[in-house]
Amino acid sequence: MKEVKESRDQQLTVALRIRPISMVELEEGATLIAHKVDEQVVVLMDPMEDPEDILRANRSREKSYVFDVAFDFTATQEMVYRATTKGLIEGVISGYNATVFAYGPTGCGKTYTMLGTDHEPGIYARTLHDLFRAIEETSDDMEYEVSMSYLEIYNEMIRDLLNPSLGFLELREDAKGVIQVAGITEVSTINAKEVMQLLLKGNKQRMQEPTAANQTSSRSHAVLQVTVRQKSRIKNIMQEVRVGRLFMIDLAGSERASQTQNRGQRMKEGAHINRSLLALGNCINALSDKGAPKYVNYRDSKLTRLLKDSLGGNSRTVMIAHISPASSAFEESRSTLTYADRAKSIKTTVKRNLLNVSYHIAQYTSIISDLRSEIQRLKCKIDSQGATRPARGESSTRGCLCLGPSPRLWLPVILGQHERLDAAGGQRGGCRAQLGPQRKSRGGLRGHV
Ligand SMILES: Nc1ncnc2c1ncn2[C@@H]1O[C@H](COP(=O)(O)OP(=O)(O)OP(=O)(O)O)[C@@H](O)[C@H]1O
Repeated sequence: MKEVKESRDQQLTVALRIRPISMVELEEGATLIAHKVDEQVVVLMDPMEDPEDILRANRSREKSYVFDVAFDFTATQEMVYRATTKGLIEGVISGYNATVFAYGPTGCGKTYTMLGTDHEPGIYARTLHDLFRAIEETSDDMEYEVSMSYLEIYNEMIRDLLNPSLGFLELREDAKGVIQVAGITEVSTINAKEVMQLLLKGNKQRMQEPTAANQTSSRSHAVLQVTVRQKSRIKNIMQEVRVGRLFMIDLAGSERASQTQNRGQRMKEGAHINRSLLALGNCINALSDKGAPKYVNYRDSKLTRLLKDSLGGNSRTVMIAHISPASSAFEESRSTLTYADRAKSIKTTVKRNLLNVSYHIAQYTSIISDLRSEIQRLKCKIDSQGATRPARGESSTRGCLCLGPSPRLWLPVILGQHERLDAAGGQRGGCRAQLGPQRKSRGGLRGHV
């Protein structure tokens, strides 16, 4: 197996979403201080600044930030998905890695963006739906295998959300430097609905507790990984396999203990969540530093080790930062906007993951068996399209060649107006095909697969 490399630098895409102001914030007398000015610009006003203060009269009370795309309370889930994630799908099914992660303080809409609700599904459901549709659309030429895993990092420990009884799992780095979770459950899936069911089941296992800032606060970082393997249906002794990995991550909220009034276990969780997020912030700082290349300490937390490729390696990465528009959230909003702004200058190096698999002679039997299944699949497709199959011994302008043992497999061939193909035999152990004289004289038959 050989890995083929072709790489390209790519800037992190950073989106900013301002959620609607909540009833609680309004009841507490908060005012709106975060506004989307245009498709890319967001303005944050400092609620503490006094417009009457003559010493600061000429200073602006507001700071503006430019992102790749900005959303406010008017944005629908579909708009957010289209502008941030939809464009990654084509790459993932053809061997590129991609990451989408939701970042921001607690209660600002990360889970809403990623998971959404039954009526307003989020990025997970929309991405999976389009991913399987893209696979379906190209499945005449390409063969796919899709698998998924779903984990959470809770108190700096990794739990398998598809099989929590496995206990805590460890991170390992393979020979190529790719971070793997040892022993994680990888489920092969065939459609978006199945993945969503597994995801919802896994989500029920996720650590979630009410805090003062959010009734259903996610206390852990949740990571959904979907792996797509693509290979051509045309068999060859050298087979190219493209492996694309898509990470979709709902981070736990960054929070101040005072705001969430956390004590005991919640306080400890907060410390661990903040340790991971602090490490993430440090990595973002180091990676976005335009000066001399800095050492990037991914090893400081499980989250940053897992996100190593997504942040500074081989991945097309989108960060969706979230803030509240309320004046009471000013400090959190300002620090989120600062990190998101820095993250814009992070560059990743994107390359297609190609594996060249050369087959050993002993594997030919399995290739032949694959080919037979493929012929069977095509036959079913032709049948379902209403194509008429010739009876045995009949001639046809569109003939079928019978191959192999029962159940008989039919390989459609393109024949000229007067060309004849008689499919003879069909007995166990192989059946013989007899070609009409004109066909033979042309030196062979063209299989149309
Ligand atoms: N864009 C939005 N439109 C409507 N409601 C929203 C939006 N964003 C967030 N909300 C609502 O705000 C509340 C908090 O959102 P959510 O749970 O997604 O926050 P979070 O950032 O994931 O918080 P935590 O980090 O604590 O898990 C939820 O009730 C959610 O439905």
